[in-house]
Amino acid sequence: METFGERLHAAVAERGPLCVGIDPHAALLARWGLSDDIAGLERFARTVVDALADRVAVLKPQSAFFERFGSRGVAVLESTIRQSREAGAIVLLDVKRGDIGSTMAAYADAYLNPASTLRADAITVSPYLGVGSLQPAFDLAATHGGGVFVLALTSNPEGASVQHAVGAGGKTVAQTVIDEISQVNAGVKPLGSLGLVVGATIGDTGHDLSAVNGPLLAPGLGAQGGTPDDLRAVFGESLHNVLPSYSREVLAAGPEIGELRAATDRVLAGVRTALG
Ligand SMILES: O=c1ccn([C@@H]2O[C@H](COP(=O)(O)O)[C@@H](O)[C@H]2O)c(=O)[nH]1
Repeated sequence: METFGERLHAAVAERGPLCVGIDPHAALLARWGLSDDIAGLERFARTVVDALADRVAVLKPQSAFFERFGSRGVAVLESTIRQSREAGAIVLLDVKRGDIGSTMAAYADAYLNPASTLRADAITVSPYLGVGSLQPAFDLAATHGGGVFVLALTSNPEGASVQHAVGAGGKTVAQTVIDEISQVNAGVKPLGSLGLVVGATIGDTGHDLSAVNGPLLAPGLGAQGGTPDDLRAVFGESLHNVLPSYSREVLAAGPEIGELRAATDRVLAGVRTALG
């Protein structure tokens, strides 16, 4: 069985270093001329899948925008994940789960067990109950070739008040998360299956990402103000492992499939230049 790190490495080599988010904001539904209901949600998600799933390395549905519509929204999320994977995209479900270990095991089953209708290739998780509480997700991901992306330095301005706090050992909370994930990925080739989320908006914070040996998801580009030129300051020598992520910047180009593809080509060209 291929690991998630191997699959992601191959997908990026073939399709380029880009993740596009599927974030059906109410404002985007309106901009696309769609109703803010289950029919609008379904049309929006299906259009993005038809436009991009056969060409973008990673698609990242944002669970919140589907959950907003209750069980029928979750059903649309299920079909979005399935259709995206069938068309060849790696699906990273942005669901930011985190709980005590025994409950985390149930979340892991929901999103990383092949028996689940919500099964994705990878999920985002929050480490603020301790990185160790996420072990059930790490274990299930490893068993089934899945990946897990742990929030480390998020793109929102509020994140630093918690993530830059210095603990008893003199390290920041974020550096502790970074170091624990680095240990798991150590020595894995071509890339470990545990990733980190590090926002493109945060600037040079002095955190050391050099030992992560896993994918570094970089949201915050486009709508939140981050640009490809910001990536070097944030990631330094770890640029080669960065997976830039855009949602609204690309989605605002819809609903025409050709326009969505053109916007994707444009942002991909920009990040390729920045990543070198
Ligand atoms: O630190 C983080 C972690 C996750 N996100 C998510 O990424 C997208 C960003 O959307 P844009 O439209 O490109 O701003 C969204 O789903 C966030 O929840 C993040 O922005 N920052």
